[in-house]
Amino acid sequence: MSAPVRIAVLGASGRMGRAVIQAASAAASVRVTAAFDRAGSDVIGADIGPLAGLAAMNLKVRDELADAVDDFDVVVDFTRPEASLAALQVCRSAGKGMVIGTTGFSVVQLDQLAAATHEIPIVRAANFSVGVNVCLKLLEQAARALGDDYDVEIVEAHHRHKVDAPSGTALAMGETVAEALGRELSEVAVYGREGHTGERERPTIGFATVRGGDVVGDHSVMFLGDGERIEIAHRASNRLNFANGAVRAAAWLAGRDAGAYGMREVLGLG
Ligand SMILES: NC(=O)C1=CN([C@@H]2O[C@H](COP(=O)(O)OP(=O)(O)OC[C@H]3O[C@@H](n4cnc5c(N)ncnc54)[C@H](OP(=O)(O)O)[C@@H]3O)[C@@H](O)[C@H]2O)C=CC1
Ligand SMILES: O=C(O)C1=N[C@H](C(=O)O)C[C@H](O)C1
Repeated sequence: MSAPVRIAVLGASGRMGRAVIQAASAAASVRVTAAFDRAGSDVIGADIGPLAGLAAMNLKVRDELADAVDDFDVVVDFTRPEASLAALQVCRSAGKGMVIGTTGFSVVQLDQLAAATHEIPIVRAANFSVGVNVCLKLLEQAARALGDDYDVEIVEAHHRHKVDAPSGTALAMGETVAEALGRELSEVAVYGREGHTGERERPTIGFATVRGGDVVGDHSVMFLGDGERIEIAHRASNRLNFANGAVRAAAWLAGRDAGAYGMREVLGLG
């Protein structure tokens, strides 16, 4: 068996950072060899084991990725876009791969990520759960089969701490459906409705966002026709399913050529 892939966890004290540490410590394919958080954070210097609810691991949270490039093979990033892009520069210079789960990137920021995939391998996914990625395949098939006669509406719900909307997953679902229907999401997306909206325009894809409590992540795509409604939904009940997917992606990514990859490639979904 090959040596475990050494991963650096960004945002180690965050909800996902802690889940990634838990998932990695249960996996033989990877080992957490470096962990980082925001400079000035209370957790700098803390052992990552207790931080993630585990026994001591004798590995301390640091604040400067650039000082640690010899200590890891792949970065696993669940933070905020500005932190992801700062890490991207370090990974480009050091020739390290990245697994990026952060959402909420602007179009300009997405272009920067895309440019970097000519130099380093990056797996980026708005959602690393196997279930959501299977839903994306189902959505593609459903949209192709149902065609233009059904109205598409996407509803997502998340915990009260989430800062971006609609969720990255909802946008990925919208993009998948739009592409299958030959539409450009940026031209047909409607983000919320209020007031006298007029009748629904046929090609639009509507998004609705719910925020509150501790909802881990619910997504539902509705195809609304005359006399029937098809709904493809996913409900996450813990974050380990995202973290396990990210760990799987990190193990898959090590040693790959530069390029833009997604969970479709990692899971072999074609
Ligand atoms: N792709 C997927 O499968 C999933 C993606 N996500 C996405 O992952 C991201 C993180 O989510 P979650 O873990 O819930 O968020 P949290 O707020 O719990 O964690 C974010 C972590 O990143 C750190 N951080 C934030 N900004 C910076 C910065 N500028 N520099 C360095 N560190 C920073 C935070 O530190 P501090 O607390 O000090 O701010 C914190 O440790 C979100 O974009 C979310 O949408 C979430 C779940 C699954
Ligand atoms: O912020 C979260 O929590 C989540 N974010 C991702 C998204 O924006 O789609 C994935 C998951 O739904 C949880």
